Amino acid sequence: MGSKPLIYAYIALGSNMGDREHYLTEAIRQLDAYDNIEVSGRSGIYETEPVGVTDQAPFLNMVLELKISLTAEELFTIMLLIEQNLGRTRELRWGPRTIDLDMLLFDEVRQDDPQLILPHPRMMERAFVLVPLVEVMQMRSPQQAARLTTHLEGLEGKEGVTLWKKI
Ligand SMILES: Nc1ncnc2c1ncn2[C@@H]1O[C@H](COP(=O)(O)OP(=O)(O)OP(=O)(O)O)[C@@H](O)[C@H]1O
Ligand SMILES: Nc1nc2c(c(=O)[nH]1)N=C(CO)CN2
Repeated sequence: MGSKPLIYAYIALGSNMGDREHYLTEAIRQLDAYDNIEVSGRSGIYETEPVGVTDQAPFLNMVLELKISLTAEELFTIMLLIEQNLGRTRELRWGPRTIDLDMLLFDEVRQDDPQLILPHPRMMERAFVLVPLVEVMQMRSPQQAARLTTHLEGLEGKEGVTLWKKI
């Protein structure tokens, strides 16, 4: 990692198969085990209705803040590796998964590379992402958190934005 600057990234975790809480905890542990990744913030865990493919089990969702000295691509490679370690398969888009790791924000980076679009292209439509993101962002970026809260209020009543509960 050497002289790379320290930056903040926000990632979303989701699980709706097997021992969901175990998969979330294990993904956090594996991220934190890297020398150049510090899990510097975490939201609560939310149980949420499945969005997209609705005929599947409820999810547990949460968001992490990471303090890192990696490029976005390096972090993404680690995220894919952890998904593999935890038995993630890609049978159906938006279908059931042991663990899903999505990169929401990487510092101020904006990019259109289809492999890694930043900010995440669907995050602004997803209450299961925005609610925990606002929670974890409150400390470091209160203004950005306030903007996201306003956006979230605009989504109220729309299909697929219902959260069940914080557990
Ligand atoms: N910011 C990002 N975070 C995670 N994956 C991304 C991002 N931008 C683009 N992708 C690409 O999206 C593709 C689909 O990812 P994945 O299989 O996790 O989809 P999904 O979880 O079923 O649906 P969604 O992309 O809507 O969350 C992957 O090939 C990945 O490279
Ligand atoms: N509630 C909820 N629904 C989803 C989720 C998720 O993490 N939570 N992930 C999806 C694909 O990324 C599709 N639908």
